[in-house]
Amino acid sequence: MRGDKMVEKRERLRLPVSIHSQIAAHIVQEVSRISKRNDVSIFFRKINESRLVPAGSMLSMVTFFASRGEEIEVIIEGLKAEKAFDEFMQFFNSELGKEKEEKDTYELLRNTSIAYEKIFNSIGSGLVVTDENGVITIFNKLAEGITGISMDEAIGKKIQEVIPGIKIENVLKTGKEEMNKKIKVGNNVVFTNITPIYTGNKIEGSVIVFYDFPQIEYLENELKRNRKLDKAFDIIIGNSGKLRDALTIASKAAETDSTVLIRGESGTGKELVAQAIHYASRRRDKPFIRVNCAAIPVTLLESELFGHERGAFTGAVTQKIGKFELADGGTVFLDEIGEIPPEIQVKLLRVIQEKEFERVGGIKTIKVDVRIIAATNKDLEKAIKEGTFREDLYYRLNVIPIMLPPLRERRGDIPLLVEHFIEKLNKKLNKNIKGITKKAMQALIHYDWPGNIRELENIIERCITLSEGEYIDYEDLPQYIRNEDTIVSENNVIYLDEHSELLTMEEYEYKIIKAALDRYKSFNKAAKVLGLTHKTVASKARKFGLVDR
Ligand SMILES: Nc1ncnc2c1ncn2[C@@H]1O[C@H](COP(=O)(O)OP(=O)(O)OP(=O)(O)O)[C@@H](O)[C@H]1O
Repeated sequence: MRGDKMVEKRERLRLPVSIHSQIAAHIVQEVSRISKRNDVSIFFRKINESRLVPAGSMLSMVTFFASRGEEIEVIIEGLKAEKAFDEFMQFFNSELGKEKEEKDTYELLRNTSIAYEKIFNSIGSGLVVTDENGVITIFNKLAEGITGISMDEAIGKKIQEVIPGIKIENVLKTGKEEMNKKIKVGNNVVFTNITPIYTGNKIEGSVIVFYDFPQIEYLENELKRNRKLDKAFDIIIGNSGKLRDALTIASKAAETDSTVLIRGESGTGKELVAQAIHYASRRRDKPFIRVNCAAIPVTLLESELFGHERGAFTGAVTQKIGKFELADGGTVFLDEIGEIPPEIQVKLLRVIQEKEFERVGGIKTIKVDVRIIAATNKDLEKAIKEGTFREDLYYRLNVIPIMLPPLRERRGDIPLLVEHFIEKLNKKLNKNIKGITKKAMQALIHYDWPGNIRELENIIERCITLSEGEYIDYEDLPQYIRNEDTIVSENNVIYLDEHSELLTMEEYEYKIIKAALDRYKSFNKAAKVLGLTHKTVASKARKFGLVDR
């Protein structure tokens, strides 16, 4: 088209309407028709800019914001530029043919926005777009899932109000993107990438992409899954790196006869791991005997472990064989080893070192071949310092230490465990629950699990028993797990239980002052309720940027 035959028509025009997205769509539609009919290209140019903007492209035109009365230049290139210009002016002068074409314009706009919505929601990450003031304009489905806030609630609000942990000011100010920042959203830890949106040299807003932390953990875990463990370890569900690392050590321990000390909070699966070690070891056909050292009265524990002779003490009317003898050739699992009294600790030390002992009240030395696996959730090092646990015994037990992570440090395993327990408990309770809703799963993932896997199992059992539908729903969960309460409390009041993360005094102060001002909207009233002076509340509010200076 270019060359000596090229015709170019240029004309300055004053806009009768502002070009916002609806008008832009209308222009794009009409310009496309004129261009096609006359085989021309049509551009708009702002008077003070050199950039030519194709008037037939929606993507270009939605960012060509120009207001009513503004002068722009229309440039038409092509052999029939004059004819095309006449047609364009006809459209232009009849107010861009607004009335006549309104229906089609809406259609075009609607189709475009539906397409955008589909694209945004099909992205596998949370997506939030803001304008240059940090006001949310787009909020996709995954962002809803990660934040627990609905799109309707989020759009139109400042991002700080919706996701307080996020800082986009720097990106909006400097135009420099910020990648892979770890932030807390509600109870959830996510990674964010924040990039500026430019039109020309101007920053018009920002795009924030979230990656859900458990999702990343889950993918990492999938990779680690390939490490092959003995099938005895199949009873232990979970692919998290920390758990897999512990199980790798456990499976190595199974190849030896060394003493193992399993540490971990209550309900983290210490007994399960002890069993797996035993059944993966050469002792698998011999007994695995568990002794809960905390559950047996001290006076009976010695005879429970080592047995007693008839008449050894009042009530010892018959001879009793102890657990060490019963487990000969197999494994003794000493649970809650931290509770064992000092006099028994000495005897235990001898069993570990010499593999021999005497029954209570007996003189005959009994030789046994047992492997000892001990477990505790107690701080044994502290007990040594306090003089309640023998240091030599500690070193004898701690030959192969295994640390089991608490559930809150392997949230990526929660979906697998839930699935496992639904299957297991459906059988036990004769029910047919098919699964769990996304919202309920999110709440389980976000909860802190002081009782670990035992607590999770109990909750699933309770839900299966009580649930009337096919799926465990959010409403079936106990009140303290539904994290809406936590989200509300995070934003408005201070929520503290023994497992909450503690903040600095200043952060608490900020929350209290903000909550009081949000509620009472007056320094005087807030001060009265908080038992402070008006002056103190005002100065703190200024310090925290809660009011203009
Ligand atoms: N990884 C796991 N996969 C499947 N079930 C598990 C897992 N870990 C623990 N459980 C289940 O959770 C419950 C508690 O586990 P276990 O008794 O082994 O914990 P523990 O650490 O020994 O607890 P405690 O210190 O209170 O004795 C059991 O019902 C066990 O089957």
